[in-house]
Amino acid sequence: MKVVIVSNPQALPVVITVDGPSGAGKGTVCAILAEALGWHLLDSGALYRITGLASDRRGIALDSEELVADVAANLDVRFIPTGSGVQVILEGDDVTTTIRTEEVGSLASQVAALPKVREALLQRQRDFRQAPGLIADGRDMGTVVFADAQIKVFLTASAEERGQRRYKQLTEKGIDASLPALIEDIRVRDERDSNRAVAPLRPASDATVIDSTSLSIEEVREEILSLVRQAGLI
Ligand SMILES: Nc1ncnc2c1ncn2[C@@H]1O[C@H](COP(=O)(O)OP(=O)(O)O)[C@@H](O)[C@H]1O
Ligand SMILES: Nc1ccn([C@@H]2O[C@H](COP(=O)(O)OP(=O)(O)O)[C@@H](O)[C@H]2O)c(=O)n1
Repeated sequence: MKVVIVSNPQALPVVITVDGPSGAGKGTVCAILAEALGWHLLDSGALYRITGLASDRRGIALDSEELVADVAANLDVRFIPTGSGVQVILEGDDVTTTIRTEEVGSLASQVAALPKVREALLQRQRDFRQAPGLIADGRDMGTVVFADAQIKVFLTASAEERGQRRYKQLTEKGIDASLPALIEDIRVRDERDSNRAVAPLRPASDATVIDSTSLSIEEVREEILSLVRQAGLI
């Protein structure tokens, strides 16, 4: 008898992907959804931020693809859940606040353009797909990393609104920021992310696009939860 093994993506735990540009609200809504559903959360941007920071601290030029990919493949990082979020420890040093600066966002975007760096981080991201489900936040979650995801969202907002949100977020955390410089940094980063050769920032063909410019965080959460209900996943 001939046995045919058919791969069945449905057998894998469910994934909701949320991709989009900086400041669209991905991290915020993903954390709320993960909490509400009791699912796992992948902040893929943190991996690129940590890789950028670790490479920079070692004095590695950010276009040295092999060296940066080696850093990405061997990251000595720990994510420690706390009452108010996740603490990030890189090589014994608490970098929770440092990795959220726009400066590190720019380092992240530079190393993220290198194909071997993306390859080095691929399996690490896929390993987050555990029962009962995963909410994945990033740029290529629905197009590359979890191309078979059951629900894909592309969350966006106007550049002006995203700059304002980021400014408020950073200053509230006590991180120095200038609004015009921030808007320019975000513009440069979005352009680099959208135009790179590998895994560029773009909606998956089967993604639902949500423009959050004039939506509250609660309204965005409800729109995504209604997609989850329509798909019969909850
Ligand atoms: N719909 C929204 N309306 C107003 N502020 C928002 C909204 N969504 C997110 N924010 C705020 O904008 C800032 C950036 O959101 P964040 O989730 O970090 O974006 P991203 O992960 O897409 O870069 C945060 O301070 C967050 O509280
Ligand atoms: N899946 C991902 C996630 C982030 N990134 C890169 O990492 C940078 C930082 O991502 P992030 O999600 O932490 O950034 P914000 O949206 O929070 O500003 C992005 O500008 C991208 O260049 C990526 O290339 N692919």
